[in-house]
Amino acid sequence: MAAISHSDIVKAPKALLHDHLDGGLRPATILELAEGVGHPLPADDPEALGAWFVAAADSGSLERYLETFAHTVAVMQTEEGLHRVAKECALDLAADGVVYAEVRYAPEQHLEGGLSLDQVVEVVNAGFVEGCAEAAALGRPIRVGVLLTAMRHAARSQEIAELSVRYRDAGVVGFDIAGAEAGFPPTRHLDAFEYLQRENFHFTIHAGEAFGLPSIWQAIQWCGADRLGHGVRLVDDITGETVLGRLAAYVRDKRIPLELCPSSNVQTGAAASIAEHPIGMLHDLRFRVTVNTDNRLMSGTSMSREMALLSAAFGWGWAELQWLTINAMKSAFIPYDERLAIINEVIKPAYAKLLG
Ligand SMILES: O=c1[nH]cnc2c1ncn2[C@H]1C[C@H](O)[C@@H](CO)O1
Ligand SMILES: [Zn+2]
Repeated sequence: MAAISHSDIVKAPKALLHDHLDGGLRPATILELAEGVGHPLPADDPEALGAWFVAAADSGSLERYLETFAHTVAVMQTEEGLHRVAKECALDLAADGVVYAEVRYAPEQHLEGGLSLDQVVEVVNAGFVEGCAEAAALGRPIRVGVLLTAMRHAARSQEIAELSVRYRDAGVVGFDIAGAEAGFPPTRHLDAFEYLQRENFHFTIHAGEAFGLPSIWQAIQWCGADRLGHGVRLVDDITGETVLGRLAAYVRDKRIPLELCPSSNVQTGAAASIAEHPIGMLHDLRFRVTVNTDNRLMSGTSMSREMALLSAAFGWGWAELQWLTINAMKSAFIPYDERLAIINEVIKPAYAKLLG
């Protein structure tokens, strides 16, 4: 079957579970905000700056990939910067046809301008509310839920977990840990995860991206993660593309969602290419696979672009794209009835037309 074009995919509804707020800024916005706060940048026009991010992130190492965030986090230290970035994020995702998105960021990285953790959360939420309202007025309705991330090398996860629960009825739908994986196992943050479980709250954990099975095993079996951020190295527990080890079988049997991010994985060296990305095998084995952007700026990508790349690489048509979209929506952290409403009232009717 011929690959589905990017422009057709833009028109189809999509659900996105793994997108970093500080990894999705518009280059033009970074330039304007950086000028306001006197932050020096490696390029001085939007096109060159966008290309710089992609090239610098194309490093083959998660640690070096993460260094590029210094330039986005630097312009997200004021209420003005945070509000604008969140608002534009909602607008950009909506323009790409995303109808449901969970966007994450680490509040602890946005305190250098004197804001408190609560102020950061409130201004980001306000930016999302405004962006969603504007998108709806443009005929592109989108729902955005926030995930608060704690940095795994730091020691603020309990505080961020409590912050997440405090704002659970005001836009925050889940919690996450991110940052360099090797040397920083999820169990360092066990107290935070146990607290969240006692609060009946939801969380995902970046695991199995730059480190392998022990990280995934800890995330699931020690920490109780609802989903796996990436989880791509789960393939280390699959032999000959068919035989599942105990951990891989557990993840598949329990329908634990994998937040796969193809372009990001190629950049950090977790996958050799899109065509060789384990998503093909994981799809064939019927894992609960979802497709995500991770960092739209650093990968020069969008949800539609990721899906178009997969359609071209694996010959996936509308049936597979619908499957991926419904998998994501089923795995979202908003209440079940609200997930079902988006599946039945938005996603299925649109794909029924596309499937003909
Ligand atoms: O793919 C990733 N793996 C681990 N950490 C990541 C990834 N993408 C972004 N981050 C980090 C850098 C950001 O500053 C932080 C919060 O969004 O999360
Ligand atoms: Zn990520």
